[in-house]
This record gives sequence, C-alpha cells and structure tokens, in this order.
Amino acid sequence: MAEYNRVSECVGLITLRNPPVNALSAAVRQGIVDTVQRALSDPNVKSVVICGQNGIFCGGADIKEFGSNMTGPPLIPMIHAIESANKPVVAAIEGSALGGGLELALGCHYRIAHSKARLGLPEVSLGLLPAAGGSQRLPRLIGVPAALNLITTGRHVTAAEALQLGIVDQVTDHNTVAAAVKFALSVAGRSLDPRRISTHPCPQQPDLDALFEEVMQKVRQSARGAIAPIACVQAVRAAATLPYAQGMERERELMATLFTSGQARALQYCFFAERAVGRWRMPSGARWDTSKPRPVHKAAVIGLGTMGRGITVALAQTGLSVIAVETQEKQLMEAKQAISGMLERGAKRRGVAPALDGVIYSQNIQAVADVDLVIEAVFEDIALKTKVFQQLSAVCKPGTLLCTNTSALDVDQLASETPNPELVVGMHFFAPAHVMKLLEVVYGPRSSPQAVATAMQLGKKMGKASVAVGNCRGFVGNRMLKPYIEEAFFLLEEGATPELVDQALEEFGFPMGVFRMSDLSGLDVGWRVRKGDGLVEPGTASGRSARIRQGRRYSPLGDLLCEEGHFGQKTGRGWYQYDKPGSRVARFDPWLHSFLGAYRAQHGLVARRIDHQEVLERCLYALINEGFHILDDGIAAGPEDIDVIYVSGYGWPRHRGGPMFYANMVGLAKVLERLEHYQQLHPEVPHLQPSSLLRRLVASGSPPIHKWGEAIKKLHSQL
Ligand SMILES: CC/C=C/CC(=O)SCCNC(=O)CCNC(=O)[C@H](O)C(C)(C)COP(=O)(O)OP(=O)(O)OC[C@H]1O[C@@H](n2cnc3c(N)ncnc32)[C@H](O)[C@@H]1OP(=O)(O)O
Repeated sequence: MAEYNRVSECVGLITLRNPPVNALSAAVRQGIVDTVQRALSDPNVKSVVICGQNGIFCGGADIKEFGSNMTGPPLIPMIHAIESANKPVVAAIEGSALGGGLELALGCHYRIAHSKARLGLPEVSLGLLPAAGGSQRLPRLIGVPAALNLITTGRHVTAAEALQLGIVDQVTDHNTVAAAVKFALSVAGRSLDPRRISTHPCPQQPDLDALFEEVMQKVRQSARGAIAPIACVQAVRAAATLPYAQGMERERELMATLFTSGQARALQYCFFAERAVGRWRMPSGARWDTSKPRPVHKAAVIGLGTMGRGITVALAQTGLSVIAVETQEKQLMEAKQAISGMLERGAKRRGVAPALDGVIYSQNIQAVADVDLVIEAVFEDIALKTKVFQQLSAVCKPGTLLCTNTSALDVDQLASETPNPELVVGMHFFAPAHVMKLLEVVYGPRSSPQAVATAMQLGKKMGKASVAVGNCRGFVGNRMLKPYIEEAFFLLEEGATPELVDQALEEFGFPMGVFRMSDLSGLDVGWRVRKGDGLVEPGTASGRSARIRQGRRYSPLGDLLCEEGHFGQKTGRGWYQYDKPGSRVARFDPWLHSFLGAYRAQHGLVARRIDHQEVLERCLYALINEGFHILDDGIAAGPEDIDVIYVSGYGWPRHRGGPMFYANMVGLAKVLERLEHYQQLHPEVPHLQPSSLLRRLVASGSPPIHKWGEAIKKLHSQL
C-alpha cells in the first residue's frame, strides 16, 4: 500500500498505492510508517519524496473506514514522525491532495505541485474538521484569514493559488515526481528547523477577536444549523491563540464531538450517495455499466425562454457546439444577448475564454438536421411539445436523441408521438439551468438504455448531479413536493401563519420556507397546474364541503390569492408583501393575516396553536411518505436517488442527508407512528396514509438505509 524505492542513488521514494484516490486506509498508513522508517534508517538516503500512484497524491482519509472501528497507525503521530525527520521530506503533489492528504503534505518539509493539481481541506463538507494537525498547521503556514477561508468552506484551490498562498513551494508543468526528486537532492543537508510548520508561530493578525467574531457570524448564518463549520472556526482560533500542543488538544476535542455526530454521518452518506446515483439502473435491468452512451459532439436547444437559455449556456460551457433555435426573431435576438452575457460572466468567474463561438443561433428548426442530441425547452404545453417533437422527428438525422425539458408533462406520451420512442428521454433541468446542480433524467418504458446513458453522461459533463428516474406525474422531486406544500396550506387553515411555517422549516435548515419559496417561484405556477387538474372552482362556497375536491381535502388558499393578483415577488404581494414588484425582502403582510382570519371564519375553522414540531412532522413526513411510494413504485431505484434530488435541487439541508436518510435517522417506526397519528386526525388527506412500503419495512425490523434496496427486493418478491 506504500511502495519504497531508492532513486537517484540517495532519494527514498515512497509511493502511495491505493486506487482510485490513494486514500489513507489502515494499510496505507502502515505502509507510510514502515517506509518512512526505512528511508530514515538507510544511511545512503539523504532525502525522501512522497508521491501517489496514477497521477493522484492522496484523496485523504479513507471515508469508508469512518463507520467502523478504526485500526492501524493513527494519522497524527505518523505526520509528526515525518515532520520531525532529520532528512528533508518532499511531497510530490499530482491530481489531488485533499483532507488527510494535504495534512500529510503539510507534515512534509517541502511541497512541489503539478500545475493541474488541486489542494484543499474539505473535511467540513463531511461534517468534520482537519484534525490531523491541518487546523493547526495551515494557519501557521498561510495566516489566519486565508486558513479560515479554506477550512470553513472546504474549497479546493488550484496549484497556482496554492503557490500564491504559500501552501506549496514550487509548481511544475512537467513530471512532478522528477521535479520533487531534483528538489529533494538540492535541499539535502539543509537545516530543517524553519521547515517544520508546527514550530512556527501563527502570523500576527491585528484585531484577532474582531476577525473571529465576524467570521463566526458569517459561518453561523450560512451553516443553517451545520455544526462542523463552527467547530472549524473554533479550531483555527485555537491555532491563533494557543501553543501548538494545546491547539492540537483543542482540535482533538472538537473532532471527537463531530466524528460521531449524526451530521457527519449524513454528510458522508451524501458523499457516497452522489457517486452511487451515477451507477443507475432501470426496472428493465438495464444498467450504467452495460449501457454505452452515444458520443455527443453537437447538440441543439429548441425554445430560448429562461430554461432554454440556461440549458444553452450549460451545454456551451462543456465545449459542445450548440444550435440554439427560437422561431420569433425578436426573442431570438434577446436570447442571443442574454446567453452571450451569461457565457461572458461565467467565463470571467472561471478565468477562461467565453464559448461565444460555440453557439449558432437560428430561427429555423431545419438547422438541427445534423445534431446528435436535441433538448426541447418550449413552453409547458403538451400540444406544442408534441408538434415540436413531430417536426424534430422529420428533420433530425436518424438516431438523434430527442430530450424534453419538462417538469410536469408525460414523457411517454411525447415519446409515443415520435417514430422512435426509444430515442426519447426527459431532461428535467432546474432554473437557472446553468447554475442549478440537479438534473432528473426521466426514462419511460420505451426509452433505450443507450438514450438514458447518453443523457446521464451529458448531465455529468455539465457538472450536474444527474439522477435517472422513472416517468410519473412530477417525477421524483415535484411529486414529493406536492404533499409537502398541501400540508403547509392545511396548517394555515388550522391556525398557522406563513411566518411560523417558514421559520420552522428554515430552522430545520431549508434556505427558504415553503411560503417564501412559493413567493419566489410564483404562486401562479401551481394555480395553472391546479386549474388544469380541474381543482380550481370560482365562487364563495363555504364550509367543509367547499374544501373537499375530487374526494379529498383541498385548500383553495393559493387560488384565492391568485384571484387577487397576488403572485408572489413578481407582483410585490404573495404570502408576504414586498416593497415593490421584483423586490426580494419578504415582510409581514397585515392584509394576508386578516384574509386568513376571514377565510377561517367563512369556513367555520377555529384557529388553534400550532408548534414547530407539528409543522415539521406534517410537512416533512408527508413528503417522506411520498418518497416511500416512489421507491415502492420503482420510480427511483434507491433512497440515494431521492436524497440526491432533494439535497441538490430542493434545498434539503445537506447535513440532514436528504429526506429518506432523515427518516432512517428519526427511525422508521417513529415516522410511521406520527403518520398514523395525523392520518387519524385528518382521514380525508390521503397523503398522510402511511405507504405500504414504510409499513413493511417497519414490520421487517426497520433495516438501516443501506439495506433498504435488499429489503425492497425481498418484499417485492414476496408480493
Ligand atoms: C480520521 C479522520 C480524518 C479525516 C480527514 C480526511 O481526510 S476526511 C477525507 C477528506 N477527503 C475528501 O473529502 C476527498 C473526497 N474525494 C473527492 O473529493 C474526490 O473523490 C476526488 C479525490 C477529488 C476524486 O474525484 P473524482 O471525480 O476523480 O472521483 P470520484 O469522486 O468519483 O471518486 C472515485 C472513487 O473513489 C472514492 N473515494 C474518493 N475519495 C475517497 C476517500 N477519501 N475515501 C474513500 N473513498 C474515496 C469514491 O467514493 C469513488 O468510489 P466509487 O466506488 O467509484 O464510487
């Protein structure tokens, strides 16, 4: 797991070998301890180089080991042994040096990085802090403000930035190991005292208290209840104010709390879940590893409204050539200007040239004749989309993949309008499409595995968390959102306020509560859908019967606001009021509160006191319950798919792992018991009726989440 060689006669070369990322497993740590010892005791060796095999230095501690009893040599003494060595040790950093990997490099006396390498201490994103001395050495090396930034955000820096910050001593475009060996030869025999970072004082910082106060405030605000960022600030503060040994003790104490926390488990689950969704499978048995994607060199986007523009930008930024089609000349010109602006701003942020030439604009659908893949993003209207699909089928070369960007329409129905339904998939982007991380790739019963593989690969290229899901109303994300929103409406009828509901959800960790979110996205969106479903009834009917529609409880509150022209931020009025249309600061709306009072009176509803717990249980358990239905129906292949969708597209707090992970943490029996409780109180609300899968999982002993897949398979085979 760590190989030892003597090179250039007097350099001991230690190579970490643990594919794919040379994580510091017990065996690797043991290998490092042994090989360092060997190099230091060999009188022919004057200096040492540590590198990683296959172009990657080290991806950090082995995250898979965290859940089990950790064995093997611990990291801290291993790194101390390197730092206190009497021969220079040089880290040759290619690929990544992350977490424990960078901490190992900080224990070395010198660091040489390849220009394409990335370095960072991302422990915070796993609910941890850099507790192998990273929180104590980095501030000593680069100063408190820069170390705080890196450690609290977990961001990866390029080799160029690492050089500028002083993390690395040299950057090379050539063979890093060769450069490190040459460097190691050149420094052999030099005094190592100034190179031992742990012996440095932290660089002086004026007004340290004010700095930590400011950073702590910022971190608390953005952490939304996550504890690791706060512990990171406390650990860096220890580095800035205490001698090294005491700082290390503080680092250890803080890590002890984090290491066993539910948040760390949730965040580490998210890390693996995001990778697991790439290994998609369909109910037909088709899978990621047996389905070859088609190459996509040229793509087209049809319809350049908000979604089409964002999709065009996302595609162009991957280096694809894109034909952007909009039939109306004025809209085409406006879109061209907007897309160019987005590409320019994005390129400036990333320090690259804008891909302006990658986009060709056309008013004519014939222009897409030779593309490999089309994403249709016209208005959400099945008749219009059908017409576009029929035109595309006639125009495109054989084999072109036809994708529809829809959030609600039936992908199967569209597919059935084309001669080649196997080439049709849904690509549900989230606005703004060039920014939002989530992409639902929606397959129907006739979508070919190759079409799914191609859309999934394209999503990955665009940097999206791409999740393959089956076709159903609302797919996964919006289908689960429906009962969540409906519960929030019912809570208002029963006595809650938008402020109370939003506060409960925001304290839970959502960036916005359901009502602030609804004001942002526009109340008219849901109104249009409910109208289409025949649920909206004009008139002033009152009483319970007016709130039962299509045989189930219905709240017309959202419809009534829309009838008043209150569409949310864009009209300046919604569940809150705003200074002017388009303004974002939500304020208490006295009108809304008297409207709610009048509504309750009209319907004979008596407001009662509702607490945060009830808000969370009713909104979140209703959403989770729908997640179980989705698993049972085979629309999502596993709980990870649902959780990645919610964390990357719906603001579910990452440190709570996603709705299904949260249910697992709360306990399935408890979720079931609370659903049964609320269902008894509200028998006319079908979404509170516990899913049969939830019941069956509880009956089978509530297996842990990583065993649900197996349990579901077994339960299905028993049906
Ligand atoms: C004692 C406590 C000490 C804690 C200190 C720490 O070091 S905590 C760990 C800190 N390190 C990280 O957070 C890095 C995590 N890894 C990454 O960011 C990326 O994997 C990468 C290193 C930048 C490589 O990215 P790339 O896109 O090339 O590959 P994948 O992300 O798909 O990963 C490939 C497979 O490797 C697995 N993996 C990656 N890192 C680790 C790790 N540190 N431990 C265990 N396994 C790791 C990853 O899960 C992938 O596995 P698959 O089975 O192929 O899905």
